Amino acid sequence: MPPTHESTDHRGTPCLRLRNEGATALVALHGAQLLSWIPADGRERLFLGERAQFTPGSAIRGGVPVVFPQFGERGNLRKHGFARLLDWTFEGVTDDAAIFELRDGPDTAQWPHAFACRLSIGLAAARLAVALEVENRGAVPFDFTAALHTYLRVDDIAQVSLEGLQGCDYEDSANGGTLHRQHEHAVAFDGEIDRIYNDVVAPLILVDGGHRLDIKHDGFGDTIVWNPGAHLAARIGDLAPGEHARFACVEAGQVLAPVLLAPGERWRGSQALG
Ligand SMILES: O=P(O)(O)OC[C@H]1O[C@@H](O)[C@H](O)[C@@H](O)[C@@H]1O
Repeated sequence: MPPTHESTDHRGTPCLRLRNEGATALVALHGAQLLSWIPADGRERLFLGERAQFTPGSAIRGGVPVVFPQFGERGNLRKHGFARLLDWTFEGVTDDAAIFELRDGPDTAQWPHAFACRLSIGLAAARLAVALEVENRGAVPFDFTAALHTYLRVDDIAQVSLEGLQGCDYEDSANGGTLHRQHEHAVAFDGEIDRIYNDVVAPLILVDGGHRLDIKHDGFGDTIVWNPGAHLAARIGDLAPGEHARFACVEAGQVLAPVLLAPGERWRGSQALG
């Protein structure tokens, strides 16, 4: 079923509220950024920082920022690219999702390519599906990296573990990009963790005390796992004291092998939570 939608705002930022099968989601046009996802059981699943900035040109701390066309500082653009800094257009709903679009224009001139990004957000009673599609609308090929930078709300990061990555190799961004293999059954969050896992095939399970969340990726080759830990969090201006303990970022990304798109070609990656 298509979600119903109504315009609203959150701290002055224009948003769309989506509803379907008793679940709701709140999406800011700024970045097409999901700010809230409440399944039919009534429990919020996304983290949104108390000090999150809702100002043009800034990134919003929390929800599901869209990272495009550059992940992190792997290029000349601003960290994590411009998609999370710009207003997207709401295009309407399909049979099962709300669609948002960002196209090249004066605000994306620092990346001189003709493109269209479409973000689709599908909502059911206990499931959220987010998909990013990128189209090359120009006459020359381009490459990009991208991610759905999902901030999952947790009760206490010290009690959280992430299962499904055993045997996967990862680049440890918190330790100079060194390469490692995940030997443990689950990832624990004790201090800063900033890893890019590749070739992840199994569905992941985030265990948060008594709660479990299944995470599935399709099209994205990498999974980024991030939490700043208490020490680094104290230097992040838009995180309130102690807030690092309220989220675990499990991001669907295409980072280690950039996507090369020929003119007219499209790429799609998705993340499903539930
Ligand atoms: O503070 P930002 O720009 O939103 O980035 C947050 C984090 O995003 C993660 O995806 C990166 O792996 C981290 O290195 C980074 O610190």
